[in-house]
Amino acid sequence: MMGSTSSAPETVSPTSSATNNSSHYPQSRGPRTFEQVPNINVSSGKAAPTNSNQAQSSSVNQGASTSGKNSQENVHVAHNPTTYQDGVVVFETFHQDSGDYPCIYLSRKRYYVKSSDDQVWLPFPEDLYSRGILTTGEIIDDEAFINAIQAQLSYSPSATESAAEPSTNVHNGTGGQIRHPTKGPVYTHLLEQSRYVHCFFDESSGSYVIMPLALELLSPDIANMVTQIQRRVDGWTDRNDILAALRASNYDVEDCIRNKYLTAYSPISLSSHASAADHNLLQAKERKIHDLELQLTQLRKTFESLRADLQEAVAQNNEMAPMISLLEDKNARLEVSLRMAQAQNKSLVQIERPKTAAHKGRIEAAAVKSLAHNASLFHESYSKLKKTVSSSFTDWDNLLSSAVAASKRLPSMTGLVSREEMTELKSLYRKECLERKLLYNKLQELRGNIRVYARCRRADDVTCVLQFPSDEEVHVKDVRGNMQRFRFDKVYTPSTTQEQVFEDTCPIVTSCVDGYNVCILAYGQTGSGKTFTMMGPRSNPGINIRAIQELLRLTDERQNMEYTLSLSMVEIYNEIIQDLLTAECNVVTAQQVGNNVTMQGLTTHIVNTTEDITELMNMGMTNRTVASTKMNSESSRSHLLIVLTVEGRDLTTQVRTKGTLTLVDLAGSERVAKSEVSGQQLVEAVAINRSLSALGQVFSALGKSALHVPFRNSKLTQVLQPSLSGDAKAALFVAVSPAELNLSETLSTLTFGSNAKQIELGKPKKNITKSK
Ligand SMILES: Nc1ncnc2c1ncn2[C@@H]1O[C@H](COP(=O)(O)OP(=O)(O)OP(=O)(O)O)[C@@H](O)[C@H]1O
Repeated sequence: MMGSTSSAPETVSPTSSATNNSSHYPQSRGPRTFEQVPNINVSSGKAAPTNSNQAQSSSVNQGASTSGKNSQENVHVAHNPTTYQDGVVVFETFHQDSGDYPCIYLSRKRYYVKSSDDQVWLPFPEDLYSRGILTTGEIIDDEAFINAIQAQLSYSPSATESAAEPSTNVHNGTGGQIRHPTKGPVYTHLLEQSRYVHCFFDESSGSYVIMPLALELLSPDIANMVTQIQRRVDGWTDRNDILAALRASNYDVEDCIRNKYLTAYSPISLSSHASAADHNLLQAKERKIHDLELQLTQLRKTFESLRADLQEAVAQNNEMAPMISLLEDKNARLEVSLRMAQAQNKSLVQIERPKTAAHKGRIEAAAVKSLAHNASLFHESYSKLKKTVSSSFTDWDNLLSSAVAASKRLPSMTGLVSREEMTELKSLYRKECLERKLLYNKLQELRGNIRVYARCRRADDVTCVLQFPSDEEVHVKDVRGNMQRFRFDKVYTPSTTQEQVFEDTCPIVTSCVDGYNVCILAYGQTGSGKTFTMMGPRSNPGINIRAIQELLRLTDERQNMEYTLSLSMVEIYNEIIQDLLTAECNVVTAQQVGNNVTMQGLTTHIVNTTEDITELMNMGMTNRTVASTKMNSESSRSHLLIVLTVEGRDLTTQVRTKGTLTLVDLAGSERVAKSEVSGQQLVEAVAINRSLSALGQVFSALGKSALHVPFRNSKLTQVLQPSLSGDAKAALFVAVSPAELNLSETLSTLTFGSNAKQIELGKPKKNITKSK
């Protein structure tokens, strides 16, 4: 059933804390961190306050715990309200016949939200206690969390009325007061969404509004930061420019200066929308850096090994020095021995007088022989010594010369990478890392954004006035001849096929199998191709059929899961919701239960095969035509919603998931003035205009992260609330015509899409529960 999902959000808002249905409550939840401190936002909290029946069935408990979390819902009698000690914040719900109010008890005071439309926290009136009962939700004693809640209560205008003096600098310098040029003194606050957003509280709209640069510079804290950066970065004088950079750095002065340095002194800009050429250039540079780094590592290795060799040679030389002197010493001693032997020989010749000439000849021969032997021994030893010494010197010389040659070679090799080039490459590398980080963060942020695709329909008989410079851009000249440029997540030209369109949407669509709420909308003027994109002809189906077929295939494929798919189909015509899967097109009422919307009396049909879907869709489309004929209207003047609910159960873990896929073919968006209609057609056109403008206001409020999102301004937005609130994934197709005749509608449609692209829905959440 559309919008009846009661999910368990990861971040807890005051309303959700007090009212989670225990059967859908996650089994384990991590500790609450400061980042999870909720904005006190009645309408954006996902879980609905429990109705009085649920509250009545809870157990009565007067003595609620006052520390830590209490996931049990306790009921206490309202005219004797429980009080709590200081240092805790208690989320409660006040149940009475006319509806439920979310309440907060903090510092011995109780606040409540009377109307979720105006989001104002009011002091709880004494006389109200006797008219209902209070149930206690979570009790938190985390100091940072309590301070954040206190700060937000301080900013609630009615809550501040009862406070003595409004604080001018709350939340460690993140809030303050400035004098708005037209609105007078306004309170400002640095709201933390996925990053800090500096806002002021606009009493006329009752919401926080993002501050323009000029206004933000009036805040003394911000002005101080800007002056600090101005002083530290030479030549950076444009204060608006500095503030813009400061915002991009999430108000981190050091980060801002670092990013400025990198962008100003680096040849490549840090644009997160780098073109394909920039991307290729970056990749080529990255490869070059990688190669050069490898070369450098190799060179360092060679140098280190040569240096080691050189050190070894020097050490060997030092070791050899004593050996050489030893050998020289030995040599000297041998020479002395030789000389002594020669003298001895001489004296022997003189002493041993030969008796005969033959005797003299023998003595002389023996002496010569001994001398010759000694001399040859000496020569042998001398030449050995010489060889050793000279080979040592040769080794040492070789080592030395190779070390010298290597050290000569080194500068020529490192010259491959000049010092400047190296510095540039290093800075490029660092910047590239930073850019990758920025892109990654961007991607993370984008995950929570609504995806917007533009599609230009095919029309062979007209000249296309749109230009498609890339698959993310579309350019079109306005009536004054000025080129208007629009950027989307993807732009589809007239030649794009239905398969290609579905390819990009498929991952979002299929995530509903994992428990996400997914919504796909088609917006554009009549005849621009919305129905072609969503439903498509039988022979060439669009997203609706392809998506449901894909979901059937996926659910069939998962062996360990048991899935049930059910389908509903409604149309909203002149603010009346009709069930297209009943023969009489029964009127259905949208009922607000807290922050959820359910459609009372809507039929849902289980689907198992493609044939089931085709049959139901045909039935719905036939009923739509019959209904529109009865009312004498055209079916294209109503909004068509197909809601597919996918409920899964893991057969092993018993974890249950529930996701919904809402496929919306909106009525034509052309303006009343242009269509020049009257009578019933005028009533239709006014209803369409009203609901589409309500959709635009919802997008705009979501884009500004306003505390109040006006979902209740039309049936369409009311029914779509669960699909566009915090935990959903959404894609918007803006359909345009290529013809010059439709230029102004085309521009207005593309602008609508551009505005929707600013929206952050927050990180999508799965709807998972565990069976007992
Ligand atoms: N991309 C396309 N390729 C071929 N034909 C297309 C394409 N887009 C639309 N058409 C054709 O243009 C005509 C009008 O398209 P379609 O009915 O989808 O417009 P629409 O925006 O849904 O209009 P309405 O608001 O009246 O329902 C149809 O005949 C459709 O088949």
